[in-house]
Amino acid sequence: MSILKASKLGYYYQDGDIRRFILKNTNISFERGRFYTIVGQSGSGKTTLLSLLAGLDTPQEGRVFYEKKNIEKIGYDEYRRDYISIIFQHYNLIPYLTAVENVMVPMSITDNEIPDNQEEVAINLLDYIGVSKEKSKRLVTQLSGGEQQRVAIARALATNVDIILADEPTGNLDEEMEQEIVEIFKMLAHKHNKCVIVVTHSPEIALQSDESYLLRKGVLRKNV
Ligand SMILES: Nc1ncnc2c1ncn2[C@@H]1O[C@H](COP(=O)(O)OP(=O)(O)OP(=O)(O)O)[C@@H](O)[C@H]1O
Repeated sequence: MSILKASKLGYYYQDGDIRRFILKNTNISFERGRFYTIVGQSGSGKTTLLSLLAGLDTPQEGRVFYEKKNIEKIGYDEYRRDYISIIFQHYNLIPYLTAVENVMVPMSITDNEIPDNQEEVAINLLDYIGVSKEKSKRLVTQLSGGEQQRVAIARALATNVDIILADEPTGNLDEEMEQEIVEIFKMLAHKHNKCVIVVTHSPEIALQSDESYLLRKGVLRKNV
């Protein structure tokens, strides 16, 4: 059964009397336990689609459903806080906090059930994703790009959500680091039953996903 579904999504901006569509009549559905990629040239609408799936923006046409519930009805703030996690190209970590503290931030604001020993949970999550105990106590600015992205992934897991959305998560990393991050996404989907949706320029990453979609001038189709 699909966990996330976009139905007839349309997104445009007004240019005088003309509607310039960035996304046209977009239908797509996602399941738990699968790793998806959305590829397309620069300006094709990938980030726009991800923003709509993440409830960061509202479509002018169509709807996004989380398990058949319209996310507008859930409430965008609640949806973003308790139902999904987002990973960005530039990590978006809080620079004056340590890795552990960064992972604990969403735990402190979610309504989802989190164990009392939050620090221990955060340290274990980081360790699982490949940030050692010693490094987890450092300010995130004292970690490498690959390590910072691992912290962002651990943070995305901190609220126990089923959906992980990522926008060019390896855009800042070298090839080796990119592959390590891709392996984590595969593991989250296949071992932990997460629904992982990644926007990327990379055909190599697309090839490794379970399902890939191509956006061209706002039109989405299966990438074969
Ligand atoms: N409010 C707006 N007004 C005008 N143009 C917009 C607006 N919002 C987005 N766009 C344009 O819509 C297009 C799609 O943007 P989007 O960021 O979704 O593309 P993308 O595929 O993610 O690109 P990239 O890979 O470069 O990040 C771009 O050409 C962008 O400049």
